[in-house]
Amino acid sequence: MLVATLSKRLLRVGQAKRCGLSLRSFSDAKDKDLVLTSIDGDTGVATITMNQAPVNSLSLEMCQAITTAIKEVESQPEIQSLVLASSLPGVFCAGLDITELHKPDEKRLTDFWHSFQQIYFDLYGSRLATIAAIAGHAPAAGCMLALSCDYRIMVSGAGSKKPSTIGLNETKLGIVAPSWLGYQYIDTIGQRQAELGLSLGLLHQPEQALAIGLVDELVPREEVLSRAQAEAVKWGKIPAKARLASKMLARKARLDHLAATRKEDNDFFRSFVTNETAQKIIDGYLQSLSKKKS
Ligand SMILES: CCCC/C=C\CC(=O)SCCNC(=O)CCNC(=O)[C@H](O)C(C)(C)COP(=O)(O)OP(=O)(O)OC[C@H]1O[C@@H](n2cnc3c(N)ncnc32)[C@H](O)[C@@H]1OP(=O)(O)O
Repeated sequence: MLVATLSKRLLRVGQAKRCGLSLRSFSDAKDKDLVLTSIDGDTGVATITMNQAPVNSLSLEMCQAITTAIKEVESQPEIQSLVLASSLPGVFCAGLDITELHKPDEKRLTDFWHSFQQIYFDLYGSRLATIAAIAGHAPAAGCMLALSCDYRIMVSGAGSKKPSTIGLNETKLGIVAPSWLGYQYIDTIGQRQAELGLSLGLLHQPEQALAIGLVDELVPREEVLSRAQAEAVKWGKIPAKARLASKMLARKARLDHLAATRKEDNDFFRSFVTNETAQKIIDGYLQSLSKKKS
């Protein structure tokens, strides 16, 4: 039986049967290294752990793996809550894989954006209670993953020389967040903070992210995952239908809008990214990232 590595520790066959949970692979062979899924046999909380070194950037395959993992967890009716976490120390998710945007193949670029939109549908619209365990940087599309969850727990910056940051920094790179991501930001932190954050491409340190409501709680690094899992237990006990209906009060119109304009959104993204000016910016940004290392 193929089970993601973390599941072996957390859920043995006997436990799974007692809990009425089916123990099986949550990731097909192609995906299993990018995303690990586990279920706590005692609490029924699922944890999806992004596992794409070095920075969990969202490539086409990574987006697909995340969607596959969410759908497979959702297909288990006994599971009510999900934690989204990272296996990488210091990085939750570095956003879109910028190499996907650089000199792209048209077909792959279309599929890539489609798969990124799909995460929005699957995570933002999930029937599950979703908790983000943000133990590291979460810029741009990394922030979108966190925004798509119901509750965000971030590593505290106190005492850290290089605290983690979170936010939508697209404008700093010379690109623009899609409207549906912009509205996620506005809906979460309010119009004024979102305007400031989007216009200036701000990346917030944890204490500031907490102050503007971008995250809900800060805890020491070693507690992020366990605290998120405890929170997931709490959310999982709320009557599921009422909880989902409440979530949809806030989110359904946004989800429906993207569903109705999905193709136009994809067309716009492709024409924006393949534009010569955008390509120069993306090329320069990629170089700056690798220069930073050398
Ligand atoms: C067009 C509309 C789209 C709008 C929607 C979303 C836009 C996006 O998501 S764009 C992506 C925005 N992301 C960022 O700006 C983050 C960039 N990365 C970083 O700032 C740092 O890497 C980070 C703070 C996340 C982690 O820092 P370090 O731990 O110090 O790692 P390194 O910087 O040394 O990076 C290691 C390695 O990873 C490569 N890398 C980093 N980020 C990305 C990325 N987003 N895509 C692809 N590759 C990335 C980096 O170049 C290094 O590679 P090597 O030099 O080959 O080791």
